Amino acid sequence: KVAQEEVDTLAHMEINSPSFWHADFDKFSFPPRMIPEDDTEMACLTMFEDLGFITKFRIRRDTLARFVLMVRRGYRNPPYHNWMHAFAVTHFCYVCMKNLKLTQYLEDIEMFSLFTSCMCHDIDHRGTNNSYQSVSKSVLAALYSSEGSVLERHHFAQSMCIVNTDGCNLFENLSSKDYQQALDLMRDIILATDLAHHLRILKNIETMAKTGYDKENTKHHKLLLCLLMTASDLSDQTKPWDSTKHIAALIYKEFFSQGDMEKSMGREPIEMMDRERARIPDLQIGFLDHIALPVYKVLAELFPAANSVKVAVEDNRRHWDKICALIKIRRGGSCEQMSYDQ
Ligand SMILES: COc1ccc(Cl)c(-c2nnc3c(C)nc4ccc(C(=O)NCC(C)C)cc4n23)c1
Ligand SMILES: [Mg+2]
Ligand SMILES: [Zn+2]
Repeated sequence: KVAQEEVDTLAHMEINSPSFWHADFDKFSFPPRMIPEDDTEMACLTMFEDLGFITKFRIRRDTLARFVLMVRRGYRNPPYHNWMHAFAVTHFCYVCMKNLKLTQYLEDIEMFSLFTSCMCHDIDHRGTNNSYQSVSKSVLAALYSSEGSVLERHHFAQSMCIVNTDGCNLFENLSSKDYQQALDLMRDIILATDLAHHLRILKNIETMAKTGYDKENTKHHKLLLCLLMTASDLSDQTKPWDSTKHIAALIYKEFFSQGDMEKSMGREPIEMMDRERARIPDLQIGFLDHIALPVYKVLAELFPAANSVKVAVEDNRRHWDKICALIKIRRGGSCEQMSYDQ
């Protein structure tokens, strides 16, 4: 599915250093979505190289090129859950590895699997959520609905298809023990991207942060990998307001399309997917309070160097509050649709 000359170009080009992209490329403040989409494969090579994975795991350059090209092609183009989302998620994970001294918490194989999982975690996403798979009786529901996390099982299955494609096996030079561990880790990490799973383990993560991380405890390794995956998956919320506002527009474009499709099937969509009923500022405040903020709060408890990220999310929440207050003043009512150019 990828042309040989594309592989050759990517495989033979000199890998750019992080500063080639931007002086702050490996900082939490850098917005990865400013990298032009056509340069993202090269930026992925930069991250693989800068994290030392190419040497440590003896990754062949042509294999790495083919893998990155195949993963990018594995994504469709819905408003939000597309390749640029995966790239932004991968970049946040890279920045965590560069700034949070994760080598003192995790094994090399765990970090390599986490980084690769970030790239693959939403492969072939259709812009609809898990419940829509069942409602629409999709093939994915037929395959996976008995186990739950339907989409996430598909993202993992698609990732394994790529790993098993000739010339794309990123793990080909690993020992058979590390090879098996890498695939098992990718499965656990990609399945952990189901928000329902995250909500189930959040208490355990918060307890771990309270009692202190124990590097000898394998359960702590697993909980930390899931936290870092979710923190990366939601990392658009850690960027400046202009970006966050734009991301919300993309997310609700995707949600409202699903709501429209549910209506055309004679079903009533949930409020957050119903363009007639959704009040975006209220919904975003709810999402930040109940989902995003607890993630970055516990991340900052475990890693004081991540405090700036938690502050950025709190800033974004304040922006949504301001918009709600403005709407109340102008409309004398609740938060309704309006253009928020604050
Ligand atoms: C980590 O996995 C996912 C999967 C899908 C999505 Cl869209 C997101 C995601 N990424 N950014 C956002 C933002 C800014 N707002 C959101 C508002 C609501 C929901 C949502 O799914 N609510 C229902 C649930 C809590 C039962 C997700 C939102 N979201 C993350
Ligand atoms: Mg997902
Ligand atoms: Zn995602």
